[in-house]
Amino acid sequence: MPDPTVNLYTVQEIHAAEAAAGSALHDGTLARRAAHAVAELGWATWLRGLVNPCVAVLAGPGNNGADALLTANLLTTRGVHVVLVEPLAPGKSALRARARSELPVDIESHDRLPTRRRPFDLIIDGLLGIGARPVKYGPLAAVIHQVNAAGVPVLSIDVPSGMNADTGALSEGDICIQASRTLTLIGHKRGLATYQGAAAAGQISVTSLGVPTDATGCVLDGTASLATLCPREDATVHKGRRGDAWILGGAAGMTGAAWIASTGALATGAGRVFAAFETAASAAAGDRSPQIQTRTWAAPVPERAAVVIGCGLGQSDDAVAALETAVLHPGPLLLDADALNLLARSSTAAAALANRHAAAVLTPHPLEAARLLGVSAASIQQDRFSAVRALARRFNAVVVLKGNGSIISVATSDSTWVSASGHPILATGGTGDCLAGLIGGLLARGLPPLDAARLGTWIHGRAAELEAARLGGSCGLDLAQLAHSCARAINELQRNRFN
Ligand SMILES: NC(=O)C1=CN([C@@H]2O[C@H](COP(=O)(O)OP(=O)(O)OC[C@H]3O[C@@H](n4cnc5c(N)ncnc54)[C@H](OP(=O)(O)O)[C@@H]3O)[C@@H](O)[C@H]2O)[C@@H](O)CC1
Ligand SMILES: [K+]
Repeated sequence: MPDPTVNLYTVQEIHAAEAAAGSALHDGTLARRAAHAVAELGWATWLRGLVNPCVAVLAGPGNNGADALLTANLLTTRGVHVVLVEPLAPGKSALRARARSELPVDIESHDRLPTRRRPFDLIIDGLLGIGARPVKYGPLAAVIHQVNAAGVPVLSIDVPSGMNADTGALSEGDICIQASRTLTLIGHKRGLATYQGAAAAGQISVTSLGVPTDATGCVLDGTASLATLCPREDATVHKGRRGDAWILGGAAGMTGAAWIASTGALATGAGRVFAAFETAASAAAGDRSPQIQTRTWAAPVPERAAVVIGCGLGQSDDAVAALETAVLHPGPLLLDADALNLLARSSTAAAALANRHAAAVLTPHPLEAARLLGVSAASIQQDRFSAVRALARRFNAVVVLKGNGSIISVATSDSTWVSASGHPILATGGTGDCLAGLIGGLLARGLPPLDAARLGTWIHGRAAELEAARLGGSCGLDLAQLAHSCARAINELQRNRFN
């Protein structure tokens, strides 16, 4: 059976794979295979059955442009009316020159997207591929603006033009194509799995072009790679075996965060969930679930409980003391929210984390990550892969860098995992608390820190997708419903694995 793992590649790794395969192939073979795949996808998805379909093919100066021109040729042979858009003079690519010469001499060509009475049925984007430098101004930028405003389906070849295929980030003022679909060549690219790259690529398909690729240190986490991490249990299971989750947070005025995290922990089927608040009065307040037992920060924590500290913890001296005690906890540990902000200031807590036997899990969003590394949030986002690895090493931890395409890393290796699930519906307060509790619940159930982080992150994103589908969009998320959907997502994964 083929390995279902989806590896994510850097541009350098793609070039190496191409170089290894290329010597055995005639010049231009891969570009022709690419064009066949693009033409077939475009035809099957948008053009089949249309009367006199009309397609704009954007062809840049390099080999991405060559792919586009070869695609144009194939579409014309299927009776599609093709309009070329060539904003720049051709570069040095001999392949592009040859592909251009194979097109009919009278083919319609413009340097901008022309206005038409009948809109194009499809735009094929072959302006720039993995050889792109950032685009800010000039003729390329002008065409990209036109395309993004056109309201027409866009199929990008290899990557949405202008996007950095390694980082998935644009610098301030840079632009790229916003695609409906991207057909990426040889292997999936790291930069299309996270942040702005994932947003710009639309639905992604991969075509290998027959080029063999090795496994990399970066995996796209989906059901195939995660099913094996699901906890397996028999019918004799009882709550003692399913572990305790201990949620430590909920200072006065911020009790909601601890309740939400506790609900996330409950969704994992953890045996018992405790919410420990700053005071007994805080514990008594709020919209509590009868399934959650309450404690205060002063209560002793069972040695084997999984501790989640930070949700609504606050920044008081007592919060610092609670954190400095928690990092000495011998059982599993997760730090979120205020615990991360305090960690950035407490060398005692940082030193204790570095010396922990079992790695703690840290779940920062980009701003928390920035505080921990002493840089700006923008610089974290410019290279999320490097940032998450730096954090994991600095704190001897498993780190989940949250955001579109959350990335997970671990101190002991350079590998990274990118979660394939998620939805903008999560962009609201409290969803991070739910994730912290969810991963904490999986730690309580005995999963190793890295597995709990990967599984919890994917389940949380999958639950968001389920909620968005139920609500028909990205407004109106109810966190109790999100926790229910987390439970459904775990059950679904478990069913798929064990039934
Ligand atoms: N590798 C493979 O295995 C295979 C690769 N294939 C295809 O080749 C693609 C890679 O082709 P590529 O290397 O020619 O790079 P590409 O992205 O076309 O751009 C380079 C050109 O654009 C220019 N340019 C760049 N940025 C610019 C800017 N901001 N503004 C203006 N100009 C800019 C740049 O100019 P220069 O930097 O030289 O001045 C140069 O002329 C790849 O994505 C895939 O589609 C497949 O056919 C089969 C197998
Ligand atoms: K492209």
